[in-house]
Amino acid sequence: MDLVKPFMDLHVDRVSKEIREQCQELILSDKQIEEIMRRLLKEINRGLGKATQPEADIKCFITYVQDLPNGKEKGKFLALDLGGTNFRVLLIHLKDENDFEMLSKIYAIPQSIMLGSGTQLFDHIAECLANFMKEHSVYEEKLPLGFTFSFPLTQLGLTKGILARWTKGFNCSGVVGEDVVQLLKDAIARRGDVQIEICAILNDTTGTLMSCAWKNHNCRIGLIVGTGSNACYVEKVENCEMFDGPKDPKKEHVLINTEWGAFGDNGALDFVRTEYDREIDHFSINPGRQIQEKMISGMYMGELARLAIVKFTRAGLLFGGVGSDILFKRGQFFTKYVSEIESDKPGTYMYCRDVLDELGLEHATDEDCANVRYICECVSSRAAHLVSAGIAALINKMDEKSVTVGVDGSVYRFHPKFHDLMKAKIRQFVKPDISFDLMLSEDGSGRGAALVAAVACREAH
Ligand SMILES: Nc1ncnc2c1ncn2[C@@H]1O[C@H](COP(=O)(O)OP(=O)(O)OP(=O)(O)O)[C@@H](O)[C@H]1O
Repeated sequence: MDLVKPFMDLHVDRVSKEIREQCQELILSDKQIEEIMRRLLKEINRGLGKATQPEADIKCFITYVQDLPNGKEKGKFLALDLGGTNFRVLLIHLKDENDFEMLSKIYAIPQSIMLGSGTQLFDHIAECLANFMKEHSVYEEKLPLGFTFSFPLTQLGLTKGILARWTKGFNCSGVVGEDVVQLLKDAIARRGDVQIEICAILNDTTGTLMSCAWKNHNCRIGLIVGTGSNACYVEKVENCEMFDGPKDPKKEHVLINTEWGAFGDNGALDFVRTEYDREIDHFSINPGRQIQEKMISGMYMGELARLAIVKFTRAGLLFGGVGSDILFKRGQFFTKYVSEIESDKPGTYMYCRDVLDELGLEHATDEDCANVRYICECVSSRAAHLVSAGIAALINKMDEKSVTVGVDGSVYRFHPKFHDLMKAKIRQFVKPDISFDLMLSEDGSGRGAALVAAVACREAH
């Protein structure tokens, strides 16, 4: 209970005793967080080891990114960003140190393509890319391209990545087990109208880390709390048994894409999962998979809150026992509602009432509002604390004196307390002699992709 109290003191008295008691299972004790850190570290080490990686929850994919930007990268680059809610094409011009220009366009990926064939998906991507190049008059140029592809990839080099599995609502046939860079090249070749040099494929966590490292040379961790949950960090090559191919003795480090969203797939988080977590998983398109992500990320947070609200409504503890059609419908309590409800000044319920009105719950009392807010706080604090457990474990593992964590994703960006909750909880669990900072990434997946491509070009030439 002590963990979430600082943000609740002004309205928590209004929360009903029953709801407080029943929400207790959503609050992680410090002891549980310590245990989560221990299990997570064990899984990370298993992911790094050759013999243990196949069974490890956390795969720790080698990204082959070994050079961080020095701020002096220059030139024009294209970037593609596929990984969640939107697909974007970007044209990035890196100029002088800390100076860049960026043009981008968002394209929708219709549900039919998200669940269609791989050929349809990559033809769609190639078409958007060609249209974008035409619109921005770079149709005739052969520009280097960085492809941010934020799904679990087994990388065999900077430009070869085999899709391990789909996540976050995608399920295109014929892509798992294939080299995604080759599928993109094939789609571009089928069109035959544009020329591209694909220099790197990366995850948005890598992009976030690179983008922050461009400005802040202490950046050693990239974190995403958006549609999904993931982190990457700088590891010693000597610890990476899965590193394939020749090693350059001058390069002692490599970025690891942990894909920690899959933590818990073998049961490691069962000791803190609740009935809401199990229900979310049961009705998802990937049951049994991405267990940690389902407890944290934007794709699920609103639904977690909704399930608790529905349970308490049915039990007569909320809204006088009277719900609404929208409330009882899956997916109708958006994660942004959690941010909005928690943005009210304690003791006031303006945003909360707006949300409840949208849900058809105009009959809510102030007590209902306080209870709904409390439920949201429990769900979002648990998410922030689970992420903090992971970040503290990584910081302690790297054991450097000062570390910046680059963070991106709408949950971190827009939730009013996520940053503060994380800062406090990480401080509690990081070794006392280590200092750390959380830095909001400015467009990691765009500029980061250009930077990985730029650094790769610099090395290749
Ligand atoms: N105001 C908000 N507060 C909290 N969460 C939000 C808010 N707005 C959107 N979200 C959630 O953020 C998620 C989208 O995250 P983001 O915008 O970072 O996109 P993304 O790039 O698709 O994510 P990822 O990087 O994980 O692939 C959605 O699940 C959405 O519910």
